[in-house]
Amino acid sequence: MEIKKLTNLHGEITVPGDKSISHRAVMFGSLAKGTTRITHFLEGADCLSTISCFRKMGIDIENNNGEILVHGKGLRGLSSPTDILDVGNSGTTTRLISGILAGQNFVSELTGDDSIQSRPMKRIMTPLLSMGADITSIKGNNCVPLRIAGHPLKAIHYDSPVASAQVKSCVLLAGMYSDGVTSVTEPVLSRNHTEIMLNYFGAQVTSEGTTASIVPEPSLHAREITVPGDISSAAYFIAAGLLVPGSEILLKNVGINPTRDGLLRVCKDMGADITMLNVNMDGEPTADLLVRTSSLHGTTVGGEIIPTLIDEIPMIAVMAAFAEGTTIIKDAKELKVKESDRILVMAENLSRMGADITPTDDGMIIHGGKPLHGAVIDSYLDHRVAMSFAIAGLLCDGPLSIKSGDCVKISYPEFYEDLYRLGE
Ligand SMILES: O=C(O)C1=C[C@@H](OP(=O)(O)O)[C@@H](O)[C@H](O)C1
Ligand SMILES: C=C(OP(=O)(O)O)C(=O)O
Repeated sequence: MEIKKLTNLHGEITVPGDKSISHRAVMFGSLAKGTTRITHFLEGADCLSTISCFRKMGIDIENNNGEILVHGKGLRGLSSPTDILDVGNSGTTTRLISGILAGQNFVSELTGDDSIQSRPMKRIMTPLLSMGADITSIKGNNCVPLRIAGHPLKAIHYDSPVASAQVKSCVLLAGMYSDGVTSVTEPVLSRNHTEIMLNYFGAQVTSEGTTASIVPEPSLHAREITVPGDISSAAYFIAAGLLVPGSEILLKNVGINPTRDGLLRVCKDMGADITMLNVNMDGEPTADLLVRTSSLHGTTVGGEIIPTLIDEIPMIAVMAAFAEGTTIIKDAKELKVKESDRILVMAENLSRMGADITPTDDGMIIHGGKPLHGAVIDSYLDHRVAMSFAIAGLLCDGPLSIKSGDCVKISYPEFYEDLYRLGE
């Protein structure tokens, strides 16, 4: 994929629906009684994997030109899968569905692509096993493929060693099928979409600090869900608007849940000109974001903010390479276990462009402001890497091309079209 040069980005953009919220809407809609209508659903490959898994368990899910109708059958309404469940490239599908499958009365198997088959699943197997679940990694390496024989579950309190919404959600979902109140405490609060949406469907989830608890056997009822724009997808346009000279972009209806808005806080620290308009704090908070070209400087990103911007760190690394001064990213070890090792992959590719970047055990150090040149970038089939370097490619001297640039389909199928529409 060759990246075209653009200047003076102008116009409005509505980014696709939030990936985390889209997955959850399909899952919880399937477990609710009645028809859940989802608008602005993300039709990225990951969320389509979630739809395909629930269809295989007997849930009728219609897609009418992007409006999704999930004909849910209630908490105990799933049927034994007609086939192996294919989670594709999606960590969210794998870890959340495992919590649901652990409490069913049938056996299921999960498989997925090469990337998902190397991502750690022990983090969900450990709490599920302590709830009495019967879950095995078929190859014995604590990765997918997984075999889950549904089982009555015991309620637990789980002290999670990682701040991960996928782990938290897995345990809470299994908790719905357990014999008492199940709770999870995480070291730092991760995104809370599961807690918000399960309550919206009628469950009793309470949150106190970094602990979330759920009462078992909820009756979930079908709802209408409008998915906000994904701030993780908006990140590329925010960065482009800030970095490409002469730009002014209005991003409409972006999700700004405080457990996801760390990027906006980091941009502000770097000197960004971003104005929030039409802020709506009902349910999942949203706002329009007006982004204007700004001269950025380095900053330090670490501690409690990390889970609120974990997927935006590849983009932050590119922004830091174009900003004046030093940026330190730390406490972000989780980057090593995403679709690629995002610490090494960002360091390798930014170095190819001439950036001064040093990978560390839990992040990276970037001395920004050097002129960057074009290069051949390896996305390693990681959608966030591809999109981050597409923005770098607008700004560097000379041509930049991205190997397997079409992996953006995982979370943003129309990414290149939307980007080129804004530029001259
Ligand atoms: O719960 C979710 O929807 C997600 C949680 C995060 O993963 P972890 O929970 O592994 O941090 C994030 O990286 C992923 O893109 C989506
Ligand atoms: C890490 C990501 O997703 P998942 O874990 O669902 O594969 C991501 O989208 O950046």
